[in-house]
Amino acid sequence: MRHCSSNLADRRLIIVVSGPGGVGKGTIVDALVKRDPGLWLSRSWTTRDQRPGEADDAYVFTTGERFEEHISNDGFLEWTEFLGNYYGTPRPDQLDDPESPDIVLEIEVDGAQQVKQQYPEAILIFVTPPSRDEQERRLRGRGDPDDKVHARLRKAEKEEPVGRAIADHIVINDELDRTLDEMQSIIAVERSRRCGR
Ligand SMILES: Nc1ncnc2c1ncn2[C@@H]1O[C@H](COP(=O)(O)OP(=O)(O)OP(=O)(O)O)[C@@H](O)[C@H]1O
Repeated sequence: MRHCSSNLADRRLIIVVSGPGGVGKGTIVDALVKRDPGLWLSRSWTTRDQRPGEADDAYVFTTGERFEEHISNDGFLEWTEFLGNYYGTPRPDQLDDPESPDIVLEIEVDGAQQVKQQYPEAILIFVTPPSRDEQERRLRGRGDPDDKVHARLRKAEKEEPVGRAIADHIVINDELDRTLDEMQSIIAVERSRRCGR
């Protein structure tokens, strides 16, 4: 459910892409911003080390000190600590500038809930796999170790009902090109009924 208030007129859309691990969120958002110059992908911050071969722009890689300073300045929409490292979504700049591209955030279900609390007008797209077996194949296909595959599948069972309940749109990521077409149609509809227009 979306809410609009009069002072939100002309705001940029905040599009939150959420879903279980390995469903294809990262793949989808990277392809979406390439297809549509009117979208801007907000990079999450992390204090974990960059993995060998990982793209420089996969995250904003930063230090614990800088991350904590940003927390004190209320610079994150949501952040979490996991296995000794911080991960966070920076608060978007220039939210009221209609000339700037719409914002795409890729976040876990917990974080998506927090964003929705702060920005009820955010559009939450929950992405699900065609089946748990296919999710497992994707996790293994990208090289996740056995224990991580099982942990992500267990987490997915818990997240799925929450993600579906808070979602404005639910998209099954079966065939990537079809998924991207569906996401673009959703964004087109949301743009046409943007708050205040
Ligand atoms: N529609 C699809 N069909 C087949 N494979 C896909 C599809 N979408 C993504 N994949 C593959 O699934 C794997 C997981 O994708 P990706 O890393 O984008 O998932 P994610 O949801 O961002 O995961 P995480 O939350 O753990 O970062 C990748 O190897 C990717 O190439």
